[in-house]
Amino acid sequence: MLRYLRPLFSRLLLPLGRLLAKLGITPSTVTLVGALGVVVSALVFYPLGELFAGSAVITGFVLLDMLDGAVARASDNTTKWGAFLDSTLDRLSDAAILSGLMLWFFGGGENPTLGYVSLFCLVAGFGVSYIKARAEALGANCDVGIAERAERLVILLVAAGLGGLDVPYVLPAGLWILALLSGITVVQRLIETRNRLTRPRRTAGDTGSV
Ligand SMILES: CCCCCCCC/C=C\CCCCCCCC(=O)OC[C@H](COP(=O)(O)O[C@@H]1[C@H](O)[C@H](OP(=O)(O)O)[C@@H](O)[C@H](O)[C@H]1O)OC(=O)CCCCCCC/C=C\CCCCCCCC
Ligand SMILES: Nc1ccn([C@@H]2O[C@H](COP(=O)(O)O)[C@@H](O)[C@H]2O)c(=O)n1
Ligand SMILES: [Mg+2]
Ligand SMILES: [Mg+2]
Repeated sequence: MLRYLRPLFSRLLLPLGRLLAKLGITPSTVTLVGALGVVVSALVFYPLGELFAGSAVITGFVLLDMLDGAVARASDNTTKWGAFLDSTLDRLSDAAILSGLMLWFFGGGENPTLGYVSLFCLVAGFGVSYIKARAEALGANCDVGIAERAERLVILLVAAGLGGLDVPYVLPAGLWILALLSGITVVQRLIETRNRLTRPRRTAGDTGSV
């Protein structure tokens, strides 16, 4: 769903991307700073129960994920290695966010049930991304799913942020919804990949390499 906002964000971020490129900042520097910022802030703020501050700081760093591509495009420096680094660090960032929450729920937050729900979200989120990566490696396009990364992050960060402000029910509801949507997305991507790999006629986006 949020993928439809992507062209708009790309256009809005292009001037900033141009400026950073002019200053000699490389796309991979933006990628690395964003990922490092997310990992450190998630593993510092969340385990301490600072859910609002954590969500606010993480949001700032996670938005750099949209800026690295803008810098790459502005400097005509779009590379396969950059795309690989970006996707790989996305996984580490997502793992850190959900691990930070788990540390809180199994520790001072004293809510092991939500700890296990967070663990499920982490595993299902990895499943969502892995299925797409493996499908693409086999030549099948798998750009589907109700909860792609942007949706998962918005649900998680808003739920944790509002939970940190003591708004009742939002955090557990957000985590359970995230678990459900992530599970549905795994199934959607499995079905899409199966259809694309078993149908004789290839469809748009498929490359056919095995
Ligand atoms: C009360 C508070 C209300 C706050 C309301 C907030 C509403 C927010 C509404 C919109 C803002 C978000 C717009 C996001 C638009 C994103 C567009 C997009 O598609 O971005 C994708 C991009 C990077 O994509 P990549 O191609 O680089 O990454 C791919 C991805 O990793 C794939 O993963 P998969 O989907 O498969 O799991 C990989 O498969 C693929 O390989 C890989 O290339 O950007 C992002 O992914 C990052 C998006 C970040 C969006 C987070 C924004 C956070 C917004 C709100 C949080 C608010 C929290 C506030 C805290 C305080 C709350 C009280
Ligand atoms: N270090 C990087 C990061 C990204 N890219 C290119 O941008 C695309 C992703 O852009 P987003 O803004 O949507 O994250 C990625 O697929 C690469 O083409 C890059 O070259 N180097
Ligand atoms: Mg990016
Ligand atoms: Mg990224």
